[in-house]
Amino acid sequence: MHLQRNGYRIYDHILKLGTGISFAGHHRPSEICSVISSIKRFSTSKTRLSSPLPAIGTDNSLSDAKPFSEIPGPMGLPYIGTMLDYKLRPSTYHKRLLQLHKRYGKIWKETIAGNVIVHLMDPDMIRTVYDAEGKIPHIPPLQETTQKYRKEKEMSLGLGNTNGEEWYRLRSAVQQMMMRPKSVQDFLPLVQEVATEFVERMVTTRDSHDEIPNFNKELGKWNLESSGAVVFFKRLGFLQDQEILAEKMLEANQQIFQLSCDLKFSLPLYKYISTPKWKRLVNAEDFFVGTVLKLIDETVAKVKERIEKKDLQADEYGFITYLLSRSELDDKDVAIIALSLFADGLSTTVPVFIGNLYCLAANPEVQDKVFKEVSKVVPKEGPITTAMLGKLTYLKACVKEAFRFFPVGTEVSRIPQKDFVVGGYHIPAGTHIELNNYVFLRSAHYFEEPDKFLPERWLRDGEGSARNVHPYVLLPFGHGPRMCAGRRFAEQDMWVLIARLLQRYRIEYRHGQMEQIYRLLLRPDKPAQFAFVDR
Ligand code: HEM
Repeated sequence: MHLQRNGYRIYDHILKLGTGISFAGHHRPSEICSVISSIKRFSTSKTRLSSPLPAIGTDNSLSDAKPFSEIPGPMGLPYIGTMLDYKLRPSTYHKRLLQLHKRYGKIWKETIAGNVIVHLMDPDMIRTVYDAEGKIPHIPPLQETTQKYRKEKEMSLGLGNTNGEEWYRLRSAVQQMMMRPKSVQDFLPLVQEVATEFVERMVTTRDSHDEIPNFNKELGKWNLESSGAVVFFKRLGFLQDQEILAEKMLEANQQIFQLSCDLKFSLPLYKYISTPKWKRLVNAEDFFVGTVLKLIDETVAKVKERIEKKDLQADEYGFITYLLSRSELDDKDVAIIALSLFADGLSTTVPVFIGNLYCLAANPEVQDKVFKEVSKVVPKEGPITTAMLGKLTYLKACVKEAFRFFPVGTEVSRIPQKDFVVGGYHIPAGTHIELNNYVFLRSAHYFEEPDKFLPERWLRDGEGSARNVHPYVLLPFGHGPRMCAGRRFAEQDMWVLIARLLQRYRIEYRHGQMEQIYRLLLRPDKPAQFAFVDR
């Protein structure tokens, strides 16, 4: 069944897997455009990426700038530089950033195993970098181990691990489908069906304290089932009879992250020889990627067959059909984009969602306000519509405010392609720069009452300080042409599930204060042991 076009052989490299996933019922998002019209529409329209912002903020000319070598920062040891700082305390990387911000200020640099990294800790400097990045910003790979794995398996590298024209080709092809709110809203019926089922299922999984054992895993299953419905246009059964497979995938995903984190903060031997950790990582990737590619192969084959037979309905397989309609994407690209939408939420949307639940539980008066808004807008029975989501302004402000307390990462990276000046220093082209928004998020300098959870600060007509917040302080999804490609999907997923949860339960957390630890990305430091009390 798997694809052969363009010499596509990824699956041959991967373990042969028998996933045993069944075709559950069919789901029909009412508004997905027909295959034929979508192929026409999308292949004739030129996708536009957001154009660069007007150039502002370059704070000096190159000739007046202080030399790069004068940027302050910790000295570190010969060759390994500051690597030991990370190696010894990898889970508190974010706290270290705060300390170094205090010590060195808004711009400083360090060397880790020969790589110089410049850290920017000022929103105006961050703006300068974004303004200068042009329409094809370069970044270091989002995850080096993933990039290496994909190269070895001759896979497409995917958006976050590629640069230049190759990145632009991929990004242009998915921009409309992934970033245009209307396109993402087409999948709302699928997303809300899974959310509703998940909330119902919680009634049976709760213990006598109204808590759900292993709720982290439960959320992982929800996330895979929800994105799976979008990508494969079928229910995977991860909340029903295919739970075991879902759990194996979650374990593999966790292993991949843990091992990638260990490898990132070690001497990069794995790049040259197959170390034991690298082998374990490859095994975990083989299992995860192999399982997903099999599903993708089956879905693509099915869509092609239905197109050939001319019996594909207008509202079926919207995501895959769209990708197949883009002539600039080959089958390897289609596979990697589908893999990304299916799996990326596990390490991003899920921990952020846990953070959101914690913020609601820790601030009952806010939870009450969100509940009242949801009750006014969304009926308990029947579907959630786009129009309803549009009215949940307080809920959305709440999700935004939760990013101050539970961001998914500490920084966004860029590699400028031209020399430029920031903070008065000359930055040569090709320098690895990190834009560390993390250090502002709880700063009294940028937020009134920074330690208070105040969604009101983001409401335009509220009494909070929304209009006074620097626009480059809170950018949880990054900014500019490389902004998170999954943003609209992630937001929709979270809004819908919060609404459905609050309709049914009051959320409590009885296990102390939840904070974050670092594992390449940030994640909650405690289990998501929430109590869901019937309303
Ligand atoms: C709450 C959840 C999420 C957060 C906070 C988040 C955050 C981010 C951030 C900060 C970036 C870097 C942006 C930049 O460099 O300017 C990024 C990139 C990216 N994200 Fe997400 N993300 C989330 C969920 C997702 C999901 C569900 C997907 C699945 C499609 C996804 C796919 C991507 C991709 C493909 C990139 C690379 C984009 C490119 O380089 O063109 N993200 N994300």
